[in-house]
Amino acid sequence: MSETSPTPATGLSGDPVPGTESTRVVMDADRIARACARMAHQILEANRGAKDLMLLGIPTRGVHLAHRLAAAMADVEGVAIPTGSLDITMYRDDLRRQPTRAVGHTHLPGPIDDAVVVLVDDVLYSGRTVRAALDALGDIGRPRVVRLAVLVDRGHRQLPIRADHVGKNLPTAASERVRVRLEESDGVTEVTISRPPGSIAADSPADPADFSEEA
Ligand SMILES: O=P(O)(O)OC[C@H]1O[C@H](OP(=O)(O)OP(=O)(O)O)[C@H](O)[C@@H]1O
Ligand SMILES: O=c1cc[nH]c(=O)[nH]1
Repeated sequence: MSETSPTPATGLSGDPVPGTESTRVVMDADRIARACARMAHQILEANRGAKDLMLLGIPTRGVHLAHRLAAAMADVEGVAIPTGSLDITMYRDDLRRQPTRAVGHTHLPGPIDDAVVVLVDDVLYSGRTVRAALDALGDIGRPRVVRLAVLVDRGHRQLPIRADHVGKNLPTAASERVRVRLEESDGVTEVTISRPPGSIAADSPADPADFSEEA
């Protein structure tokens, strides 16, 4: 597919209808599969194999992505990589503002002490979810190393957090919204970017160094 497939609400002229959200697909299922395969190789290379690796996905879509990465890594290494989930709900820093969140599920496939834990999430934005994940992990044990793999890094960090493995660096405006949908939870696999009515496209990223192009 082309990099971007514009799918805005359009009038008869083909121009976006004023006052409507414009959405385009930035990754389709094939691109997402290729990004996962590439990240799986990178994780194995960085770790010099599968030894001590554990993948922990952040619910919801991070868990599905962790299983996709594990499957791709099993294809390469011929071994099952322990894969689980890490709920971060009670560690969020906006709990007081939004106290009514459903608590997710933590499943550890083994002891995390001395493991090389790879946290997996779908989108990296402010970094607050990952900060919460690190706090959650710290209450469980002491991994030897913690790394971060995300499908999309859209920039605009509010904390000093960087991903080790990125499927796609996607420059965005702060007003835009990136949505990852996966077959496992959404019935379709794609990444879209939506621009609210009246806003302009990608404004200046918070940290231009975040946007070295991956693929
Ligand atoms: O870097 P951050 O600013 O923390 O944003 C990234 C997080 O935002 C989304 O989760 P969200 O809390 O929107 O819930 P969801 O997983 O239900 O979509 C996404 O799944 C990431 O976990
Ligand atoms: O655009 C965004 C920002 C945070 N989390 C998302 O999933 N998308």
